[in-house]
Amino acid sequence: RPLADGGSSSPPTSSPAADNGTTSHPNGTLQQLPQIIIIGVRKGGTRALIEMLSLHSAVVAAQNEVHFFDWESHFQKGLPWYLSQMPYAFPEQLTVEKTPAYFTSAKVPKRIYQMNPNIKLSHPRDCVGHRI
Ligand SMILES: Nc1ncnc2c1ncn2[C@@H]1O[C@H](COP(=O)(O)OS(=O)(=O)O)[C@@H](OP(=O)(O)O)[C@H]1O
Repeated sequence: RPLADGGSSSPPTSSPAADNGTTSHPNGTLQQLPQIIIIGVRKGGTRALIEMLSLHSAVVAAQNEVHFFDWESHFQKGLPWYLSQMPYAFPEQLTVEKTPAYFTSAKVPKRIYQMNPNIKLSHPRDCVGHRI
């Protein structure tokens, strides 16, 4: 999995934990960088989406919004920190996180692309009507 390769959009990578994008646990589970990110939009039903996805046995979801790519204080901690925020999963499972604020930050697309240009992004298309 490609990782950030330097430049102002790249976080520091001081720990070896993110060298292959995973860190393992003795029971066979491991923390993986997400293969899927729900990027927005706020009040678009993103919590409902991630909770429905996590009902599937092939999916493990981060419990909290990580705000890695949009908050400088988090991004500067680097990919090892981002990885540490991910849930433990079996290798065949997919890891997903949701931070709807990613959709409104101009820095985010390049940063996500540098981490993994093949990542799947999810964006609930039809915002629920109760806010209109
Ligand atoms: N299917 C469906 N139909 C109508 N409304 C729905 C649906 N799913 C989620 N919701 C409402 O969406 C609001 C939460 O959206 P998000 O999870 O994206 O919120 S957040 O941006 O992460 O804060 C939240 O609304 P509020 O309670 O008014 O905030 C949910 O009640």
